[in-house]
Amino acid sequence: MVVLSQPALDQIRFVENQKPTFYPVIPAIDLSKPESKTLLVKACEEFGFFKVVNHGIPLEFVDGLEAEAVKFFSLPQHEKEKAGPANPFGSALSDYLSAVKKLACEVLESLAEGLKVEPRNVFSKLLMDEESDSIFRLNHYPPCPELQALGCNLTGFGEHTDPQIISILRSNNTSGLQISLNDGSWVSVPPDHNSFFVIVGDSLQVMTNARFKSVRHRVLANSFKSRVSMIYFGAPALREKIAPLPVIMEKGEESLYKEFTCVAVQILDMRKGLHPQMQWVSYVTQSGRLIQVMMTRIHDTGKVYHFRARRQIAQSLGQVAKFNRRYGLKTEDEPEKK
Ligand SMILES: O=C(O)CCC(=O)C(=O)O
Ligand SMILES: [Fe+2]
Repeated sequence: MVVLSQPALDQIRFVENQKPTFYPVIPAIDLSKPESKTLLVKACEEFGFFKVVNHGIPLEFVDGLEAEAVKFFSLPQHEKEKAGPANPFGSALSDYLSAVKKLACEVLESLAEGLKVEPRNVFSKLLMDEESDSIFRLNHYPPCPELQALGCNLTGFGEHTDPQIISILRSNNTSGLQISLNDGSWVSVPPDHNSFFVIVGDSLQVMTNARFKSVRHRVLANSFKSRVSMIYFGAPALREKIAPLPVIMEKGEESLYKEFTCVAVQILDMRKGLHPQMQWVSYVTQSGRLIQVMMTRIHDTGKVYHFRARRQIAQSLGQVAKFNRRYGLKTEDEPEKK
């Protein structure tokens, strides 16, 4: 299986200045309610995105790590570099990580029940695998007021889907996250201190034979405030073969995807989107190693229109084509790349 290099739509850095649309009904699912299983399935089918309340994660865990992260990002660059591969966040990180992993597994188990597939750990066992390639990432988007005068919003993190199974996202009280609806429009997701946002990843879309949608999302750095987000990406082991699950497919339903293994797709993901100022993207591997990637500055604003044109083509092809490109499948109607 060939994993193709970045499609052009992942390199967009500017987007037209648009009034932010706040989507009124991002599904908010109360995990303590018995009907949550059905609602989770519905949200994964309709949006691939929702937030969970009554998730059982103590807010001290969240606030503790967020405070550490904000402190870390405010250090001068040479100080950050000194942090090296060790985990600079100590128990704040390990407490948070075990809590969000548990939450991800609970959501996945409820989804399996909602789909009426057995065993109920059919998805969550992939995250529980000792060799699971799950990662944790801290994103920092410094404010950049001077560039807003140009009449463009700046992309903090270019549009993409998450390649893993499920992502559990938190951010400080700064807006910026947007999701794409089925009609291609972008809507802003207001931050919410009491909830966790859940994103369906590509692998879950594949395992459910596209019954669940992995949602396209991006972050606009259009704020005067700094944004810090913390995301746990629940992933299978790299050796794991991902394909539509026969137990999910109806009788006679055709598999839409070829089997693939998760060959370091998260490294491709790291390249999606640049911030005009230095942006630290950090993530912690399962073994607790902190990986830091310094993203570079925008150097060529002349590319803006070029990228816009490409985006329009890419959007008109929609997600099926994107999946085909990502997983090396052939798309019949894809126009020649300009
Ligand atoms: O920073 C955010 O809120 C989202 C970032 C994101 O989508 C990602 O890291 O995959
Ligand atoms: Fe993402």
